[in-house]
Amino acid sequence: MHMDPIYVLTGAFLCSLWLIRLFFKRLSRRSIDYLLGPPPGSWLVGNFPDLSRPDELGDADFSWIKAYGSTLHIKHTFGEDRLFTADPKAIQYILNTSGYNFPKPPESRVGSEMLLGRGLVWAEGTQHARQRKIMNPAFSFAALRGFLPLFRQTSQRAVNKIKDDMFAGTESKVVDITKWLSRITLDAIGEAAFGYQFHAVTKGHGSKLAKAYDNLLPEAFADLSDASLATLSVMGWLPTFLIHALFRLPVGMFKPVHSYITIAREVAQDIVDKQTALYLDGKEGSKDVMMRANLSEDPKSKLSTEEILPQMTTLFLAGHDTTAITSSWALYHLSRNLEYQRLVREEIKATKAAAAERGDSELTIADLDSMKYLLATMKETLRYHPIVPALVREAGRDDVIPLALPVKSKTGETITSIPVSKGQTVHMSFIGYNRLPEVWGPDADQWRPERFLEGVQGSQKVNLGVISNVASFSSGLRGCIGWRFAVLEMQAILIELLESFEFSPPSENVEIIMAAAGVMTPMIKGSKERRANLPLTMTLL
Ligand code: HEM
Repeated sequence: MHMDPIYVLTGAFLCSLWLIRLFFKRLSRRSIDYLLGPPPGSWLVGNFPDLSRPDELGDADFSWIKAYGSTLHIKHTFGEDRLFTADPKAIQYILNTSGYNFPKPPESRVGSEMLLGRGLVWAEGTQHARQRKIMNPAFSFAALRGFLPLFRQTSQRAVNKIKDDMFAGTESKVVDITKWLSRITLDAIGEAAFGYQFHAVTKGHGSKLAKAYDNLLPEAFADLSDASLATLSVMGWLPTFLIHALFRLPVGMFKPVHSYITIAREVAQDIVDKQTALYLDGKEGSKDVMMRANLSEDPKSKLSTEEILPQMTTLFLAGHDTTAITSSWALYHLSRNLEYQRLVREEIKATKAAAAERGDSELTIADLDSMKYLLATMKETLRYHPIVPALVREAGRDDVIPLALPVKSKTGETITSIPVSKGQTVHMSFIGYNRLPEVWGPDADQWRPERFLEGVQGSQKVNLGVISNVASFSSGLRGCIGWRFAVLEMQAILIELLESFEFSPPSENVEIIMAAAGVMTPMIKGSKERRANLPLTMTLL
């Protein structure tokens, strides 16, 4: 293709102007250079590789916090200054107190737009508030109560399928449990949110959308190549139209994302068409809250078709591997803590026996809430494994961020708050916060669910997050809308699995690491395979 040099020159000139403007804008911000921090790897990418391509997630966070305190100064691309914080009050201020005043940076919004569409994860300000209000009823207590039998049935189906497929003539088997959990959660979100059958448990990744999801995040984001790392690192310097163009390239990490989103949109459109036809025929079908919002006559509560498709792709992705991987981590720890696993199993038996005695075939939400050993397992797993280990936000105005844990400056002064200029980027380390000894006690770096039974031992208590001060579901106006759904689903899955199988480590010596693969994913150390993998020995009970 021939392109007139005048267009190329004009394009290059405009991009240079953009970069110069951005450079000076960033230079004119209030300095945070007085804060301590790690030396950058290079001026070009700063500390970005430490966070985005670590040997194991948390390596950088834990060592920096130990060396410099819970709030520090890191470098990003072209020497950009970033504030890094794991401080409870700072995170609470950004996510809760300041409302929408710390929006997502433009490059992260474009990323969510390209992966999920213009749905809830992408929206900001009043648009976000409106979408969230329309979606909230789908996650109400009444809606969740209705999902419990579905979670149980899907998990039960998986238990039967695992027994049929893997346990013919054997009592014990090493199984990659992440694969099964991913199938269970895909079936559950498809049916719970949209009445859509993926049949992932019974037919594996047979349907085209299930196939597109299979290994999507590790394939795109695990073990980033130098080219992908460089591309991600410069995104904050590019005008949004260029970021859009980059995401459309069918190469490298964009390739799997690109083919997935095309399929996800097709399937979402198909579901909308079928449900709408059923509704217009006066049949069931459109009982789902979002479908009804699509058909509403009231403009305040109406989700247009352009708005509903992104909500579907958002819920498919946000509500699937998140719970599968967190449940995998729970089983990982239970397999290494057999005595605690026994306590959970006893609790399951006792709760089911009590429900049967009162004539109930299904456990209720109150039953699940009463299972203290299981609930402590979930909370401790969420604390120890925040699958979204950090979130990045940008100050929407000049502001002052308060600290609960003062830090020392380079000159030895005590810093109790950080003034920041509009546009300052802040990296909130959930993985760092979730392991602070000041919050969780001296044994914060151990997986020990008993801490939630005894009462957490740390000296600092700031209300943060949506469950027991754990930050893993984020917090505030944009905290995870599906957190209750997730906790109930994970409890229901663990109940069915633990009732049928005992989990223990596999006999061969495999070391599991928390790999950076879009989300914190279990992988075998040293394996060349970029895929979630958690082999556990399952023994029939
Ligand atoms: C263990 C499971 C889960 C974890 C750890 C988790 C974590 C998170 C986090 C950290 C955020 C904030 C993201 C951001 O601000 O960019 C978030 C948002 C969100 N999550 Fe979850 N999530 C989980 C399960 C679910 C489930 C099951 C659903 C749906 C059924 C869901 C739907 C969403 C949605 C729609 C948002 C965007 C909320 C908003 O911006 O208002 N999540 N989640």
